[in-house]
Amino acid sequence: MGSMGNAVEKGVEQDDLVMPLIDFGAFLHGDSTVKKAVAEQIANAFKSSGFLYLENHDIPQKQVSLAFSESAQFFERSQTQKNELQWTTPDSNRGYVAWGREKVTQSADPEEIARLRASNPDLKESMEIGREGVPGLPNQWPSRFDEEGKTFETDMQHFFLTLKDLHIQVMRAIALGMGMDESFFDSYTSAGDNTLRLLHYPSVKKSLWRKNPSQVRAGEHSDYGSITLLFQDDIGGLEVKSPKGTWVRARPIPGTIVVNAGDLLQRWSNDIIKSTKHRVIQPPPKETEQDEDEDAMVPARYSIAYFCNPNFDRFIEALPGTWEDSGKKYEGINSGDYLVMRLAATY
Ligand SMILES: O=C(O)CCC(=O)C(=O)O
Ligand SMILES: [Fe+2]
Repeated sequence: MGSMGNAVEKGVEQDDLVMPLIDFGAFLHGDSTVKKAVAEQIANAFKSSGFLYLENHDIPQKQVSLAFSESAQFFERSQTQKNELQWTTPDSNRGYVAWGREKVTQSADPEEIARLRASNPDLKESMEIGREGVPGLPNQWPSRFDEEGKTFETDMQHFFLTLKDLHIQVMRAIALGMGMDESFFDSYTSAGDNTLRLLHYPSVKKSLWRKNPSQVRAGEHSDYGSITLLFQDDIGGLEVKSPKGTWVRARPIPGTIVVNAGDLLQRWSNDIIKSTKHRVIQPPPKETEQDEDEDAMVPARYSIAYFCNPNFDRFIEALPGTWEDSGKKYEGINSGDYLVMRLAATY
């Protein structure tokens, strides 16, 4: 398809990994023919690389910039304050996560995870925000400290709901693109059992990587849920694993959102959709860079990930059209149980 070739050209293509740049405006506002064509582009990207870039997604740049600046302000708070807001349990999955606490990994072996955590902690801190109003699982808002914290709470709640809507729309596109009824996922996306994660990768010495070449900002992993909506700043460092086993840079493209499939969507689709491994390393070197300087620093990087999940009370079984010929590869599983199981193995 002509427009698909164009999408690939403007996205990223390397080592058999294709992350197309897709004009989501054409899905949101186009007529039914255009809509269907875009939905198919999206479904195809999910089936091949599991990664794509969305442009014209209707989220105002102002709102995104505000979220980034308030995120940066949040991480500037004292460690004491941040620790008061700390993440407690997988069931809650809300609050502040300090450096080295989480080691995202595919391993489910607690001893191995403990070893990894001790040797190569991720160089990052994060703030996890869940759905508001869940009894017994309050978000950890800095509104308890000051006015700035109150503004943070209001704006992040708003951003959460904006992204909840985009999740609904992207799932509609996937449904349509896979030949299902466009509204198929609506009863799975209505609750918004999602997590908004603000990420800060602090500025660190470049020499860290000379001393330990396997140091990472975020270790190799796949995401757990249905899809992830990821905003990155202009620093770079996100990499996606190609079918050849090489790492391909998912360079920042201004104004776009990186969208990728998670493990539960792969399972739900009987492995037709791909949940692809990715990681964050140091940004690409600038041409003018002097590498010899012992004190040279890698700049801080900020990103915002919105992890989407099917409503936690829904049962997830192979999607229609994905198993009739080959059989079901997986048992059905409750969405909320699946996520808590994965989080419990990680923290
Ligand atoms: O910071 C990024 O660009 C990616 C973060 C990520 O993959 C994650 O938190 O799951
Ligand atoms: Fe991720």
